[in-house]
Amino acid sequence: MPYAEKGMQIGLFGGSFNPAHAGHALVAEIALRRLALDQLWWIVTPGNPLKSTRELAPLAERIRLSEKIAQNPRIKVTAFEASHHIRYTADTLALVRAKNPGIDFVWIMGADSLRDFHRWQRWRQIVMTFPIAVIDRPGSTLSFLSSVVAKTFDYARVDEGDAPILARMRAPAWTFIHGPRSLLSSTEIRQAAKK
Ligand SMILES: Nc1ncnc2c1ncn2[C@@H]1O[C@H](COP(=O)(O)OP(=O)(O)OP(=O)(O)O)[C@@H](O)[C@H]1O
Ligand SMILES: O=C(O)c1ccc[n+]([C@@H]2O[C@H](COP(=O)([O-])O)[C@@H](O)[C@H]2O)c1
Repeated sequence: MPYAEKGMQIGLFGGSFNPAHAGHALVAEIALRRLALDQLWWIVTPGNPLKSTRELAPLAERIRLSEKIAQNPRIKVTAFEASHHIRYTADTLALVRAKNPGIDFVWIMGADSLRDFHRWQRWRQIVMTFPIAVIDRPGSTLSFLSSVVAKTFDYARVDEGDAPILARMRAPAWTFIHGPRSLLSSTEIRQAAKK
């Protein structure tokens, strides 16, 4: 797990990154700026529990490409989930919280992730652990509103203008961040590579 100092605001950006692309880098840059983060931990998962591992590139390769794409020194590419033998986000957040007293974290994800978020293990616990920033993604700009999580935690939605202080808020708290969007997806990149 990367080193952090007390008082910092840190974003946690988990993903398969199979492969990493400029859309991920855009999300990371938007999060750093809009959430006033000191660091962003780019967490390469050993494997999304809801996705097939059939097309999953080896972890080392996904880390290598992530490091190439994530050029900002505030972005720390890490794969501590694998070394701690965990893959459920609820476990990741519990571990991060236990190891980092005095640091404020935000979970970051693209808007498409909201659609199936209620299928993640202990999803309510995730929402109750750290604030969440949802970054706009083409195709999910409005549809996210009908997601189970957005409806369940409608009362905890925070104005986008308060994004710089989201990390310091007590969970549950989440916001939707609009901004420049990227059409890129790892699926399309993998498909193009097969042709
Ligand atoms: N173009 C994008 N715009 C906004 N968010 C994105 C974009 N691409 C990925 N994300 C977000 O980044 C995180 C990691 O995504 P992931 O590694 O699964 O990439 P992906 O392109 O969605 O991959 P795949 O097509 O294999 O599902 C997720 O929270 C996802 O919502
Ligand atoms: O904990 C879960 O049940 C869970 C289910 C689906 C996705 N996740 C996490 O969500 C993040 C984004 O995954 P992905 O595959 O969409 O890039 C990554 O950190 C995954 O570990 C977590």
